[in-house]
Amino acid sequence: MTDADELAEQVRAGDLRLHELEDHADHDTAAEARRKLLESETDADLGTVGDYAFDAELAEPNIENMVGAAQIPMGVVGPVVVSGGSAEGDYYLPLATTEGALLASVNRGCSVISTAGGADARVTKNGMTRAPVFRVQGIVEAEEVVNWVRDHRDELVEAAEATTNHGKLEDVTTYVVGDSVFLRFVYDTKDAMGMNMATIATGEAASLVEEETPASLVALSGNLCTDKKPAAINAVEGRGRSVTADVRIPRETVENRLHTTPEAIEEANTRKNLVGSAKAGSLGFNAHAANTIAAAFLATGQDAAQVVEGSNAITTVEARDEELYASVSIASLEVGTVGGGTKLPTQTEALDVLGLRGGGDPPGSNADALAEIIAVGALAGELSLLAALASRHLSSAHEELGR
Ligand SMILES: CC(C)(COP(=O)([O-])OP(=O)([O-])OC[C@H]1O[C@@H](n2cnc3c(N)ncnc32)[C@H](O)[C@@H]1OP(=O)([O-])[O-])[C@@H](O)C(=O)NCCC(=O)NCCSC(=O)C[C@@](C)(O)CC(=O)[O-]
Ligand SMILES: NC(=O)C1=CN([C@@H]2O[C@H](COP(=O)(O)OP(=O)(O)OC[C@H]3O[C@@H](n4cnc5c(N)ncnc54)[C@H](OP(=O)(O)O)[C@@H]3O)[C@@H](O)[C@H]2O)C=CC1
Repeated sequence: MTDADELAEQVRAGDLRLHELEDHADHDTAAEARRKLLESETDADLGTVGDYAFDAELAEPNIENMVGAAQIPMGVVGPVVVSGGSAEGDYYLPLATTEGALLASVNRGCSVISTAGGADARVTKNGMTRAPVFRVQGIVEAEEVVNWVRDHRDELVEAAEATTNHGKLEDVTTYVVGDSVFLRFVYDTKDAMGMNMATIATGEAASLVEEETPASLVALSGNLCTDKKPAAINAVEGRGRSVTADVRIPRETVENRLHTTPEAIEEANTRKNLVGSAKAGSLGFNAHAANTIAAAFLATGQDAAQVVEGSNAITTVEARDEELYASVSIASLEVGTVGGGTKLPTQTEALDVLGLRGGGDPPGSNADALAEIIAVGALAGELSLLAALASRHLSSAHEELGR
């Protein structure tokens, strides 16, 4: 009997809990024991799930009850020419997905952008948010809390920043609803996506608010942050990086490479991304920015649930005299090059392809560059899909490549 068999048996007998196995064996053996247990209790064969290429211990901060790895195909698009505030040069962008035709499409857009001389990109706003909710007796106490927060900004900064060497508290906005007070803390988290950092820092600041005011903390996240849910506040105010990429493409390139005209792409964008999205009550006035964002997130170790916020993007297109102008503005792109999943082996290698592993010099510049390159990738995807729709190639492309 192997160690893994014995551990699985002890779980079966009720002597050990499934999440305690790392206390009794190395991480790979613990994962193997869980697979054996699952295989014996279901009809599943987990041979492929168990065939992963990194030391399970490396994943300890990222997962509990590990059984193996979900392996998603990774491809690459580009090189695409980016002229950004932090990103500058020709970039290959790694993308992980299971949607056939997606990389072909983004790759086509990248190739068109590069033929046109490249895309410009800029991060226009940066701030990770956490918004605790406090209970008060009523509006009189609520006003007292709001006034205290306004008058004691320096003390809140001191409390919050005591927990981090990198994070900076930039702003606190107050919101009152009856006997609930929300404080929306905004941080510059430099190269970290920053959700742990902002949460830990806000915990300290919230304790100070409780000590000094009648407010009583109900929840450290009061949903006005807003993390991992569709919310207008992120689309309007931004969360993480607000980033825009744009490009001007000569008419000839549109006709030769995208098989349509600037006018047809503009009309598809207006009727679909603007009018259609408005009628649908959508927060995303784009075609499929989430496609490129999700695939880049999976490849580079971002938090996949935050693709929800990433989809808050507006695509604009204008047919000009002899060219097409196109832009994508992503209001809330939550990315980092340190922390979270970015430390895992395949994700680190993907960041190496971009030259963006770890902290930047100055701090924050690597995460800014990643945001700019992803925005250019999203712009490429928008151009290619809008062109495919305008030239009626969408279904044939997916018949050929996606199934
Ligand atoms: C499929 C294409 C690109 C063909 O487009 P094409 O112009 O016929 O292709 P081509 O063979 O002439 O090649 C042009 C370029 O495309 C790229 N390309 C072409 N093929 C490949 C390939 N196999 N692998 C990698 N790259 C490829 C490549 O860059 C190539 O240039 P080259 O490098 O040869 O000089 C085009 O028809 C297309 O982009 N269609 C749109 C497909 C698409 O965007 N799908 C996205 C998913 S749709 C979805 O999920 C969201 C949706 C639709 O529901 C959202 C909504 O509601 O709108
Ligand atoms: N806690 C929560 O509520 C939530 C957590 N998450 C998870 O949070 C994780 C991401 O949190 P995040 O805060 O980004 O990551 P980490 O918790 O890993 O924090 C980032 C770490 O990197 C250090 N660091 C080193 N160099 C830099 C640099 N150049 N810029 C910034 N930080 C640097 C920071 O040090 P120092 O602290 O000294 O500055 C800090 O220790 C993900 O796994 C995500 O899934 C997601 C949503 C909610």
